Order: sequence, then C-alpha cells, then structure tokens
Amino acid sequence: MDILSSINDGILTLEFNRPERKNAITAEMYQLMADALNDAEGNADVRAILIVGKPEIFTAGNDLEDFMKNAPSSGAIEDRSVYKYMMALSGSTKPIVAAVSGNAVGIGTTLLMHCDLVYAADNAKFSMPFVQLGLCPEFGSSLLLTQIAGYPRAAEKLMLGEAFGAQEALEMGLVSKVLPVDELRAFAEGQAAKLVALPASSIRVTKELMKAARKATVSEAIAAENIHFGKMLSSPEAREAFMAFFQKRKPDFKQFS
Ligand SMILES: C/C=C/C(=O)SCCNC(=O)CCNC(=O)[C@H](O)C(C)(C)COP(=O)(O)OP(=O)(O)OC[C@H]1O[C@@H](n2cnc3c(N)ncnc32)[C@H](O)[C@@H]1OP(=O)(O)O
Repeated sequence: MDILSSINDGILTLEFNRPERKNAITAEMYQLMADALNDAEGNADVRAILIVGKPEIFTAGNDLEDFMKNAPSSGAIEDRSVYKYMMALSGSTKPIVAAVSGNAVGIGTTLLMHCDLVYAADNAKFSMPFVQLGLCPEFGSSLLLTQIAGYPRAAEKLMLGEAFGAQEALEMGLVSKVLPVDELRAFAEGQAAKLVALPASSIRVTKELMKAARKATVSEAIAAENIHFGKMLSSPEAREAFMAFFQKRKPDFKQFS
C-alpha cells in the first residue's frame, strides 16, 4: 500500500509509503487519503489526525508521470482525487498534526498550510517549484504562504521555487518546531496524543474560530488557482519541465515566449 492508514488510541495516522518513488503522490493515493479523512469526520473515535512520511522523505509532491498522463483537458476539477483530498484536509474539523522529514515538494508543502500543528526534522527541505514546472501555486498556497510568511518571502519561495531548510521554515512560521530526525515521529505522536486527551468539542470550536476569518478567501484563492493550474498542466512549458525531469536534464524554457 502506498498510503498506510491506521487508527490507534484515537489517532488516525496517514503515512506516505512509496519511498522508491520518493513518496510521489498518485491519484490513487490522494483518493485513499481523501476516503480516510472523510471517514474520520464521521468517526467519533478519531480525535486527531497525524500525517507523516519516511525519515528520509516526506513526499516529492504530485507524481509527475500522473501529471503527464492525466492533464485535465476535460472533466471538472471537483472530480479529481487531489481536489477531494485537499478539500477533506482543509475542511476537516479534527486537529491535524504533520511531521515533515526529508523533502516536502509542491503539494507536500502546500498541504502543511492546511494542518494545525506542523513539525519539521532538521533534515526537512521545503519547496514549491510550481513556476519551475511551468505551473502556478495551488490549493491556497498563493494566499496562505503570503499570510504566513509575508509577501516578499512568499514571492521568493513561489517565484524562484528553490528549496529551503527547516530553520528557515521555522523563522517564517511554516512550522512551529524543529527536532532531530530520529525524535520527530515520537514527538508528533505525543502532540497528537495530547490533542486526543483534550475535550474534542473545545478543539473543534477553537479550530473553527481560528479558521473562520480565512475560510472564504481560501476558497476563492483555490478556485482562482485551479482555473490557471488546470490549463497550465497541459501547456508546452509544463510538458517540457516534466520531460526534462524524467530525462534528467535542465528544462529549456527559452523556446517559449
Ligand atoms: C497539485 C500538485 C503539485 C505538485 O506537487 S508540483 C511538484 C511535483 N514534484 C516535483 O517536481 C519533485 C520531483 N522530484 C524531485 O525533485 C526529486 O526527486 C527529489 C528532490 C524529491 C529527490 O531527489 P533524489 O533524492 O535525487 O531522488 P530522484 O533520483 O530524483 O528520485 C528517485 C526516483 O523517484 C522518482 N521520482 C521522484 N519524484 C517524482 C515525482 N514527483 N513523480 C514521479 N516520480 C518521481 C524519480 O524519477 C526517480 O526514479 P528512477 O529511480 O526511476 O530514476
């Protein structure tokens, strides 16, 4: 299974488990995670959610082969499993803890902005290389990163797409603590266990109140981003970037005006 899903002591743990492809996320993996999150919504026994990868890799983001095969030239974005997953994540009423070690690329970083408690290992590396792929930010990152980090820093991360480390992620407020990689998972599990022991109704209301102010603007940003993202996935620039990645060469964007 490319996603390991388990419920123990009130915690739903979702673990990326495709290390041979750097935990790159396929449509099937998004669907599995969307289903688990939606099931958790109706399951009172789940009182916290934990998202983890492997010590050496969180996720390389969307599977680029999937991007090439399934560019959404037709069909509604709402029907795509990535959309279902991100809506389930951003709309979850349960507290979500994320623990990042290794690379968190693209949607791997975006998804953190929809979680509640976010922790990084000292080997974590974050990147949103949307522009480098001929794409644009997705699922609220154009708005949320600006709110979290301020415009200049968000512009640097989103326009240049370069990777940055755990310490910088801490300074900008993307994560709230950095730990040694071999301590990260146990720490995150401990934080999730604390949430489980607290009154679920208080956690629920606190989360709702904290997210209320940004709810409408995040939805608007996601809708606007999706319009561009969907079209850009089939653009010649994106094709060139995907081909270049698999051919292990630098993309040549100068051929496009
Ligand atoms: C809506 C969502 C949007 C997004 O998420 S956009 C972001 C899309 N993701 C990316 O552009 C990241 C692409 N991957 C990488 O940049 C690198 O990987 C890493 C920095 C994550 C790791 O680098 P290294 O440790 O050198 O590993 P390696 O040799 O590049 O990868 C090992 C194998 O994994 C495959 N792989 C890695 N990432 C992806 C991916 N995203 N989609 C499909 N396959 C991937 C490779 O091709 C290779 O395979 P082989 O061993 O056969 O050469």
